[in-house]
Amino acid sequence: MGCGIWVLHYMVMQAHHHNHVINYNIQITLASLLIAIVGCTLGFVCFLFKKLRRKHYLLPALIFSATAASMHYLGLTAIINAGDWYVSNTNITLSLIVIFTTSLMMLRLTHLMLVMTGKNDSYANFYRLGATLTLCVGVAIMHFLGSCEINMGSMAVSSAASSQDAYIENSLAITIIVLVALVFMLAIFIWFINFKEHLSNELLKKELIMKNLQLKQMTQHDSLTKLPNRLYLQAHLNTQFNSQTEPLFIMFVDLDGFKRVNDVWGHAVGDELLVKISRSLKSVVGNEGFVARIGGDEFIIVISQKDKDTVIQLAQQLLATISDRYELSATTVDFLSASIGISVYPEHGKDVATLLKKADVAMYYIKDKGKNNVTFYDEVEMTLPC
Ligand SMILES: Nc1nc2c(ncn2[C@@H]2O[C@H](COP(=O)(O)OP(=O)(O)OP(=O)(O)O)[C@@H](O)[C@H]2O)c(=O)[nH]1
Repeated sequence: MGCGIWVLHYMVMQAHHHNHVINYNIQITLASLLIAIVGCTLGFVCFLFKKLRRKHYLLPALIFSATAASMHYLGLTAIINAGDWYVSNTNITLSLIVIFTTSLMMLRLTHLMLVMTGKNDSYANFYRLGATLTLCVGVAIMHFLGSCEINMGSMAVSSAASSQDAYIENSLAITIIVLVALVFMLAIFIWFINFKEHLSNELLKKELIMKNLQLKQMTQHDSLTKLPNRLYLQAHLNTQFNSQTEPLFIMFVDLDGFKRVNDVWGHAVGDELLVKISRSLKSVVGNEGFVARIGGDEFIIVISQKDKDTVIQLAQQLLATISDRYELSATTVDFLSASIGISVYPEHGKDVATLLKKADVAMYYIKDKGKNNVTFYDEVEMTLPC
């Protein structure tokens, strides 16, 4: 950055006095370059060391403006053939105010750029450009204010001096060109590395998000039917409990006679049937409830409902659907039924384990009583031994 400001200063100098050949004392010029590098490094170390708090812009801004001003005014004394020159106190003061204000603005924009990097890279780039432009404009204005009264016209150049000056000027021009080229090459190189790193980071980030989503899907869903699994069900019920205002009905659905399908036609056909049944259950429940598969031929359906009769109707509808004919690749299944046990939150319990256990007890009661039916836990409870 120090090199950049320095180069900018000398380019502006040449542009400002484009109709004169300006020769510089090389030692003073290099001293101004050293000041630019050391000052900018110090300024940034101070800025970053202070952990980016707004009140801490003051010291780095002072360092930056002092650096730019010393570089500028030292640069003026380096002009060999400047003739009579004079800069008024008003202009010096104004130039100092300008460079201090623009340094503050540049630091604020750099701060914003650092805050936005990684969060929103387009904004970060916008602030980065803003900080660079602000500083360039500041240096340029300071230069014009601080050198507008230099009278290059009154230069008295002897021929002997002019050949030596020409030599100095050439060496200086080459130095400047090499430095400019180096600064630009370095800037482009750093930008390229950053851009590549940014691109690969973005790709990695997207890949990571996708993999996380896939992983979440895999850990929370049943791979065969794609229905939520026991883990997802537990999380779902826990969130439901926190926001529940009306009773939650937990239906434990276990297929009757499913083993026969596996035994007679094989597991692949059994899988096909499980997928079809899962779709049927989902289509009956629709958006009214939540369907999960927690094991082999066991499903849990969660319904939020005030009215018990509506739940019984839904359970009957489920039984009818499960008893449908299933056209499978190897056979047709028309002997399936299901046993359904229901527990109610908060009546039968306030935690997932208790409610699932009670729905399971009710479901087994139906199995014992001949299957293909539905009952609530409280109806079973009375028959249980004390
Ligand atoms: N095809 C297939 N079968 C499974 C899967 N998971 C478990 N099973 C089988 O499902 C059957 C479930 O057993 P049960 O519930 O006792 O069988 P059932 O014939 O329905 O018995 P009841 O419930 O008493 O009517 C077992 O044979 C398991 O091997 C699976 O993912 N795919």
